[in-house]
Amino acid sequence: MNVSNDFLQNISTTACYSFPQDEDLSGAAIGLLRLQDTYRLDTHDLARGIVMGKKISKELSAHDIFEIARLAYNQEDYYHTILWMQESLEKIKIEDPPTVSESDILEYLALSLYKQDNLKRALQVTDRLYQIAPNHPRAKGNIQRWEDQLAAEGVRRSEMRKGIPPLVNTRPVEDPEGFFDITWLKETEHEVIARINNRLDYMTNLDMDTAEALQVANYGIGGHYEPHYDFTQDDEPAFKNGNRIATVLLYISQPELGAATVFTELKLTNWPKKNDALFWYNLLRSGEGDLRTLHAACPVLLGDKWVSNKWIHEKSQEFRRPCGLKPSTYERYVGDLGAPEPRYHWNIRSA
Ligand SMILES: O=C(O)CCC(=O)C(=O)O
Ligand SMILES: [Fe+2]
Repeated sequence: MNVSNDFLQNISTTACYSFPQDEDLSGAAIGLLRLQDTYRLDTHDLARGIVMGKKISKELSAHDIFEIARLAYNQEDYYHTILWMQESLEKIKIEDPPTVSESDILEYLALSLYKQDNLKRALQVTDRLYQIAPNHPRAKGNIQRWEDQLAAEGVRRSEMRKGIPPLVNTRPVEDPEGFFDITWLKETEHEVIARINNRLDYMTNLDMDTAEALQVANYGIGGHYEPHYDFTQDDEPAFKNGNRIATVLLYISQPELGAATVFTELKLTNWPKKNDALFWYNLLRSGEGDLRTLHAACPVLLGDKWVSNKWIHEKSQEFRRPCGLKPSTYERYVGDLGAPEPRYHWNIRSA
C-alpha cells in the first residue's frame, strides 16, 4: 500500500537524486527575464515557447506566465512583472477554464504600476478589479489609497480617471554578479588533467606550475558573466603567485544560441565552438594590467555552455616572458620572442 510513499521518501532523501527546488525555479525565471532583455525577446513569443522565430518549448499556460510574473515581483522587478502580468491577462481570455483568476493578476499589476509611478493606471486596473470582484479584500482599500495619493499630488478627483499617461515601464538595473557553476580539477585528480596542463605549457610557452587548477564552469540557460578583468587590481587582494599573467579559455561544449565571449573594449566577439581555445595576456610586459582585456560572457539563450579556464600566474615566467624594457613592449602573437614579424601568421591579425 505504501510502496509509492516509501519510494518517494527514499528517492527524495537519497543524495544522488536532487529534484529542482523553489530556488531552481526562481533561478530559471530570473535567467529567462535576463535573456528577454539581452536579446530583446518578445514576451508574447516567449510565452508561446518561441525564441527568435524557433519553437523551442511548449506554450505556457496563463498560470505559468503568472508565476514568472510573480517571481519577478518578489525580486522587486516591476518592469518584468508588468510585461508578464499583461501577458497572463491576455492568455486567460482564450483559456477555458482560465488557469489563474483575473483578480489575482490585476492586483499584482496594479501594485507594479504604482511602483513604476503610473498611479492613474494603477487606479484604472484596481477599478476593474473592484468591478469583477466587489468583495475582494483589498480592492476598495487600494482604490482609496491610489485616490489619496493622486490627491496628494494635486490631481483633482474629476481628473483621476482621465488623461491616463502612457506606460513608461523602466527596466531594472542589472545585478553585478554572474550566473554559473564552477569546480576545480587538480592535476593529481586524473592523468588527463596533467596532460592538458602539459599541452597548455607547450601552447602558451608559459609555466603551469604556478597556475591555478583547471577551472570548469557550466552556464545554464540565462547563465552569464558580467564584464570583468581576470587580473586583480591594486585595491583587490593579491594572488600568492603574482597576478594572472594570461588566460586560456577552453570551450568544451557548443551552445546553440547566445553565450558569446565578448571583449567589450576591443569590440571582439568570440562564439564558443567545441574544442576551440582562446588565449590572451592579461598583463602588459611591464606587469601592468592590460585594460583592453575587459571581457564578459553573454547569457546562454539555448543549449548549455561548458568552458574551462586556465589562469596562468606571473611567478616563474621570468624567463619565459621577461618584463619589457619599455611600457610599449608587447607580443604581436603568442610566443613572440622579438624576431622580425612573419608576413603571414595565423596568430597575427592583419591591421
Ligand atoms: O565563459 C566565458 O565566455 C568567459 C569566462 C570568463 O571570462 C571567466 O570565467 O573569467
Ligand atoms: Fe574572465
